[in-house]
Amino acid sequence: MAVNGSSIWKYADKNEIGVTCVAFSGGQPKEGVDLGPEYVLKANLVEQLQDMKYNVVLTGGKVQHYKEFFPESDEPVGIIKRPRTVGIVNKILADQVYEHIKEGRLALQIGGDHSMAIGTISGVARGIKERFQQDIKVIWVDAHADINTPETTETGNIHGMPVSFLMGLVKGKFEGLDWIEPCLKPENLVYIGLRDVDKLEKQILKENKIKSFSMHEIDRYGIGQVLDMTIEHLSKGDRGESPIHVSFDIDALDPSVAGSTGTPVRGGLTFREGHYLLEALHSTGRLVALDMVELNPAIGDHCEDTIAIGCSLIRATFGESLL
Ligand SMILES: NC(=[NH2+])NCCC[C@H](N)C(=O)O
Ligand SMILES: [Mn+2]
Ligand SMILES: [Mn+2]
Repeated sequence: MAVNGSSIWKYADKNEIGVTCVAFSGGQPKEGVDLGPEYVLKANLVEQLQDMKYNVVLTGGKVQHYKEFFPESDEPVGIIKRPRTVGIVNKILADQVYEHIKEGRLALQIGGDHSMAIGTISGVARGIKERFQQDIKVIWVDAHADINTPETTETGNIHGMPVSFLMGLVKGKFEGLDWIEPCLKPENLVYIGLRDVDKLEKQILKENKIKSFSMHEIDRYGIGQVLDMTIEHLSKGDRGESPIHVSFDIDALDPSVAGSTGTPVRGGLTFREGHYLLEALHSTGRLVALDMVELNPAIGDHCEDTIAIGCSLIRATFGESLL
């Protein structure tokens, strides 16, 4: 547990964040999402975190493109696009994130498309298992469930499938992605913000009894209660202390708030709902990692707004307070 007296973090040894900039777009077809991390760095995120008294360790000292690891050719398998590229990038990414957790740091990953959660959650889960003998719990904040399997996907885009790979719902070994060890139990996942879930995904959510708060529940209970219920669900049998990884897809927010993203869906979280969620999670001290993904500066006329919101959501997670 935390040795730094002033720090509230239960799972970090120090006020240090390992930041991995994942300039990767292979899990979906739109160009530009690989530019997300570069824009976030240009908006001075590192300086902002340093101002909050964090030591920042940037993976590889720069934005990661992983191009040297891309396979020479990557024909679709059935309708699944770029499985070997997505697979190898995530394998490297898992090792990079694991290294930060092993060093007692908090882990922040900036994307990049959401297929990268395969690597980030695999790496965090491995590190947390090793250091604390605990399973990782995940809060997936998203308009989408990203739990299609290679059998259920309508698009073949792997950014719509990371959860099924992490949960071991994919039958047999899938070429390029066969290194993945299931590390996420259905009872350890909570969704917040859902509003565009494919028909067969709904079936998967039901079959696996996955706790999900769609926009309907947020309307009904308010974000405050939804967060309380989320924490309660993720605290069963562990005295409210187990480690939490947040995977935040910027499209969870309403497109009028953060429009520079590849698969926007109207009716999303407000600016404050998004921030409240992360502020409240910070105050638990249980966070170990945050993914901030699907920022696509090439989409929309005001990408600087979306980038700035990505930065302020990250600061909220790491403890920026309003007073
Ligand atoms: N990470 C995302 N933005 N995912 C969108 C997924 C959309 C759709 N459900 C699909 O499987 O392709
Ligand atoms: Mn999404
Ligand atoms: Mn997503």
